[in-house]
Amino acid sequence: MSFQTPASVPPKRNLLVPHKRSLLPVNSLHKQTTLNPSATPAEIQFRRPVFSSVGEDAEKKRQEDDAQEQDQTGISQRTGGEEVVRIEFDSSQAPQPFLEPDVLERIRERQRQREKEALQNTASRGTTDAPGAGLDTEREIRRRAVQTEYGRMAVRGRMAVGMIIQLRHLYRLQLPLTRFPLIVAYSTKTASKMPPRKRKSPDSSHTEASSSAKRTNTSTSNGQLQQQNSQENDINAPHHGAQQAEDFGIVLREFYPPEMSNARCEAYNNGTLPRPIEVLNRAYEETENARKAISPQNAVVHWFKTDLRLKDNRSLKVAYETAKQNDIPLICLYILSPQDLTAHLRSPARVDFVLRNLEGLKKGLAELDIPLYMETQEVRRNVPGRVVELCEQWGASNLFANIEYEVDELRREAKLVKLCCDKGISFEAVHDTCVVTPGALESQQGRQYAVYTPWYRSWMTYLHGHPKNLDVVDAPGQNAGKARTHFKDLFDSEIPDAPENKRLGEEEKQRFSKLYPAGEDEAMSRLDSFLETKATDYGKMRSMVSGQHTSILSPYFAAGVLSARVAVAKAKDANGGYLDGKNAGLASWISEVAWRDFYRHVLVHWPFICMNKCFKPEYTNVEWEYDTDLFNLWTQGKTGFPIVDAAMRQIKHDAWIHNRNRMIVSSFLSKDLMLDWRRGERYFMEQLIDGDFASNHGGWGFGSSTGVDPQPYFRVFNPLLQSEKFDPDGEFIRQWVPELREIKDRKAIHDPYGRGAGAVAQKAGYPKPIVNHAESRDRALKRYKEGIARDKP
Ligand SMILES: Cc1cc2nc3c(=O)[nH]c(=O)nc-3n(C[C@H](O)[C@H](O)[C@H](O)COP(=O)(O)OP(=O)(O)OC[C@H]3O[C@@H](n4cnc5c(N)ncnc54)[C@H](O)[C@@H]3O)c2cc1C
Repeated sequence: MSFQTPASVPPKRNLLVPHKRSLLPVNSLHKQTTLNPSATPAEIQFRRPVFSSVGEDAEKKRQEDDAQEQDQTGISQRTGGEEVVRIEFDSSQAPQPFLEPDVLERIRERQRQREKEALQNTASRGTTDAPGAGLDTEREIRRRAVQTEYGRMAVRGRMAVGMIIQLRHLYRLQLPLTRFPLIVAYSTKTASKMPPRKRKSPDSSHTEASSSAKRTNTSTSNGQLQQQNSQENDINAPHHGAQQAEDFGIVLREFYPPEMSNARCEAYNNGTLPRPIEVLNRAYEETENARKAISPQNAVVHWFKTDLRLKDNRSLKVAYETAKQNDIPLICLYILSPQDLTAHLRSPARVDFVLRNLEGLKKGLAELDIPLYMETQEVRRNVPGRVVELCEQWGASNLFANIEYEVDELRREAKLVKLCCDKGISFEAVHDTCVVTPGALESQQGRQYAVYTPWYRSWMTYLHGHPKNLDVVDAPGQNAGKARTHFKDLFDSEIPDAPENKRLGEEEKQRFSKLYPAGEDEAMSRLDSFLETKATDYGKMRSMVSGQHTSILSPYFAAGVLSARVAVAKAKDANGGYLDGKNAGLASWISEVAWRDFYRHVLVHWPFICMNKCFKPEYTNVEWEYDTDLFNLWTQGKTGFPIVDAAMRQIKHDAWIHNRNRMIVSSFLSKDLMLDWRRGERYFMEQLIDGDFASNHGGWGFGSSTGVDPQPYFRVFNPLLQSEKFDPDGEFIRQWVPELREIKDRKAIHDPYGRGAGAVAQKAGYPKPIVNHAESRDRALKRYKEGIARDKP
């Protein structure tokens, strides 16, 4: 493995040029102690990935991939024939994605092309702000056309011509000519009576579940529907279901606009609206020269967000090296914004976990003479301004942070780049959280993958080709400069209090501290112990819900206490240097950690999923139920489906549940109860200690069949079969549903009322099933089918 040494080393201040290939002044950094001193220092590339539009081809590709039905937990295993890649560490490595120049150039070229096309589209439509701007796909044009009389005539004309062509074909096949006039008459009649697309009224046959939903579902007249349709072509108008989404607590209007139309999602896909990552890239491009001209002053700042660790923290490492090079102190910063916590649905358990980790972080940094300054900023809009203010106060002209890929965060960072630049501060956002940086992988057609299996193959190939991506950077060393003298007060900074709406009770605090002790050392020892004792059986056991067969490292990944790189690198080591193949359990675990990357890649490319839409926007047209009583039964674990109830009770108690159970309960909410799955998505975020937008949304997309991976809507989880398969003895159910503990029969426990244990269950106060699974399934299939068809021309 060899790495190019830069042909020419740029001047020292060229340390951080983010969006063009640029170089760290490697010479000055080589003196670091390296874990592998023999490793050749690599060329450092700062690059921000550029994304290409996907459009309709992706849909086609997705449908093709749908053929390979894939269980989210069951990726196909490839074995043998893999090159063994040795991990090399070099602490002088820049914390950046490592992309081949030709890949980079290809991506850039597509970006230029895309921008050109977007510009042309805009010019031909007048202004992007005009209603309907961006609706240039054939489908949208056809949809609009049928709204006018001329359009309808044209469509009917086309249908008639199509029919004649088909009939000519039939004629050639020697179908009896007598049928010809009949068919023409039928088709003409049908075409002339073609009704406007209609939203079906609630299914009256399913009275049990939909009674109160009927009260909330608005009935719509044809006129209203036409208005809805034209509204939905307007990228600035809300979706027709926006009010319901707001009333049901899905869209938090305190912070966000009403749910957007599906056309607006399409505008992100076709480049009419820029993706937030593109906005950030542009901010970097526009400020490049100005930032380059900035030289370090009195201090360097690293801003901690969801990267609460010292080891393998790329932004922290560059910040430290910059400070050290210039012999000035490094200051660390953490800002808690209660508004952000509410807007981003952070659970009290996760807030508490973050605060506990800050304690350890503060201590660890202080041992290195690095202060960690922490404060609370109530209003989230003020955070960027406050960061700039603090940098000015400290005389810091270099600010670093790892990139968070959620929409609000990318937009905030884009704003901050400019804000900083205006004040003579260079702000550098670093790719860190993924093993492979979003945007680095693309299909042969140059598109972002929407299906896990081909994406995973590409992820694996990429890592084989770029083993340095698994290089782990070490923790910072002793602080340079005189931090203890110049910034003495900052060492006394207190851990912020949890805001009132995120505060835990004393018993809960103790419970979570026991279940998930804070700190990098804890994360590392959990990882080591899992790799030593459980990982080799992971492939076979990972879906079993009783006992512990998974790592339970998700809280540590979510808060950034453990880096995914470290986890994968260590698992690879444990697997004798293999990333895939060899031990099926270890390879399978690596592939699960890859899911985390996958969902982040998806988020960056389809940012509207972070705005209360789903990957397949047409699925927001499905007629959901908005029944609060049903929703509450689900959250309380009182649905009468033992496996569902056990899982929902565990989530309340542990703020964590097993992946299999997450799939079961999400499918149950969206398909058996037909409740709008986004409310479940929110509930999970507000409960889970590992609540992480990309993974949670991805999981819910899978459970409700509205997401990226092919889990077709007609594959409905049967809670009873799932229960029997993954909790065969009912141990998990007995643990969490005390009412059923007396049922010793391993069959009856899964369905007490249906298998002869009803009397015991009833006596103990366990409810009967609130829905009939077979009926619910039929209703779901019908609703999904109708909803998806609604948008079709
Ligand atoms: C409806 C639903 C909601 C989910 N919400 C979240 C969430 O908010 N936060 C979260 O981290 N995970 C979420 N997941 C994914 C998965 O359930 C958890 O990551 C996993 O259960 C965590 O347990 P573990 O650490 O023991 O995982 P292990 O099985 O030990 O896996 C190791 C790590 O790989 C990653 N991982 C494993 N499976 C997945 C997956 N399917 N998707 C993404 N990453 C995965 C996680 O980081 C996990 O810690 C969700 C899944 C579903 C179906």
